[in-house]
Amino acid sequence: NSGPRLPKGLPIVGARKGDWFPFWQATLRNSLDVKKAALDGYKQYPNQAAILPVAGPGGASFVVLPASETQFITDQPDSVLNLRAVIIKGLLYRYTVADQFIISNAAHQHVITTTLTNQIGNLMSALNDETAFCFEQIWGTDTNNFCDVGVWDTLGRVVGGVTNRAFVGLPYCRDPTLLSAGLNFARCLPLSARFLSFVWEPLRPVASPLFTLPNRIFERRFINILLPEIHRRLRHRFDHVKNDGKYVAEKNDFLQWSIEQAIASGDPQMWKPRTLAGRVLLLNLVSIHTSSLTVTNLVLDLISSKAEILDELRDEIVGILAETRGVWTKTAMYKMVKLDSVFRESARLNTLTAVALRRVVVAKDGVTTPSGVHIPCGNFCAVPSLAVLTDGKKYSSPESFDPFRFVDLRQKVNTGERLPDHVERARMSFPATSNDYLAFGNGRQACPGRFFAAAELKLMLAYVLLHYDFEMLPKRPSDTWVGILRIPSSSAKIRVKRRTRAEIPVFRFPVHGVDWMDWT
Ligand code: HEM
Repeated sequence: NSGPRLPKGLPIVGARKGDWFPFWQATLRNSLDVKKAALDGYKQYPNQAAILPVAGPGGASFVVLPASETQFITDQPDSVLNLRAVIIKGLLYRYTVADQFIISNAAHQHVITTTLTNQIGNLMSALNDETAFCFEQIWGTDTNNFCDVGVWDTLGRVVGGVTNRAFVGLPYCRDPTLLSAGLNFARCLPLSARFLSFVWEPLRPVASPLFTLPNRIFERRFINILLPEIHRRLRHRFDHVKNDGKYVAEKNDFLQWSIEQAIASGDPQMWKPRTLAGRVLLLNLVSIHTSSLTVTNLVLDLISSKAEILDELRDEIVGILAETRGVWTKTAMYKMVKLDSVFRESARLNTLTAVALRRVVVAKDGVTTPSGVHIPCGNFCAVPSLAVLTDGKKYSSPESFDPFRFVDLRQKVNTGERLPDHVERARMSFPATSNDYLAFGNGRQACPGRFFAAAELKLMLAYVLLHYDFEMLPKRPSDTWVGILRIPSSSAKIRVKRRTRAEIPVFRFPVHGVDWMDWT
């Protein structure tokens, strides 16, 4: 192991008695079957830290703390245990991203936590509109015949379009060149980083222009498409600001909020058009894969379960939208507890990584865990999320997809008082994090985009349930693991048929104030 010095005396998951090179042999075994390694480690070392070496995407020599110390990791500030350092190191951002300013200055996170999350209610109508547009284009509108659609590929494209509606608005979210540049950047960057990681470190600056060429091409393409729009918005912003400093923006999207944030910062570097465009691209990278994987897993879970479950979901959606006359609101979405539960359950069962709360120890003197293990600076630590999420003591029948598991659990919450009950139930909603539910991480560094992701994906699922019929699958296509990542079958296809006008409760383009029941 050429990385930082690992803590001494910890067991190595995957090493066996009689191994000549326990660390390397364990790395090989773990990398070939990371799921088994993660589950074995949890079983063998339930109350102590152990080293889990894994090669491949997302891999490292993790110091995996026992599940009982999840709260300890959750509580550490990013000056001690740092998530961004994991991503920067893992994806070799130093070489794979052109503008280092956006790497060192993560202002986009603040915009997500504050403005994007607050604007979800206002964005719903636009997101729904984009969802309808994308599915009509990608899944088609043939009401006579079932057709095959690739799940991962088509849902990924829909997620790209809908997400960018919130990031850059119309017409850019419908520009095929921009969307494919964003998607290809997200696909190529991890590969470039992977290849580059095999190059001896001192040679990386020389090798990187070649190894990162594909993602640099997509990066330039994406940024160049946005530049004229950013110049236009900046000009408008400076020309139309009132004497009291107020400005009424024409647009309500991530790009516009980033412009406002940049100007408020007073730092001209922040409003350089290339920097602003680079932030949008970086956000495409962190959001589109995770969201696409999540919705792909859920669609595969649902289509390989029972048709009655789809009907139950449809009934809930139609019933609640009837109360709001077809208008999607945050409250309406909040009431759809079955819709929420299927997402939480699928994300539980198909957790995207074998370990979670991945952090790099950045404190110079390292960190000492509650059980007394000292982890020197530079090491990776994590907790066993896959094992916890499928632990029979925490979730009954943990290996089965129980779509309404969290509806049932919510119903059991009864503390006798309304407010605590309400809070306790909200803790079981899809984006709520806890030590036993780490799909979005936990604590101060938890995914800032999770509320947006949850809303966007629920709109998408509701849309397809109401507008398409599905042929159920006899068996769920199996996943594969690469490095520590779980990947649903990329070739899985499902058969879908557009419902006829008469079969669709008219939610196609819900317009505020228009009674959907009158639309025929
Ligand atoms: C269902 C979809 C998503 C999943 C499962 C997901 C999951 C995660 C996880 C597990 C983390 C690490 C948290 C931790 O270790 O405590 C994370 C970080 C992050 N997520 Fe998400 N995420 C999703 C969607 C999104 C979206 C839509 C956005 C943006 C709007 C976003 C933005 C981020 C950012 C900025 C970070 C911090 C990483 C960084 O600094 O680059 N995520 N996400």
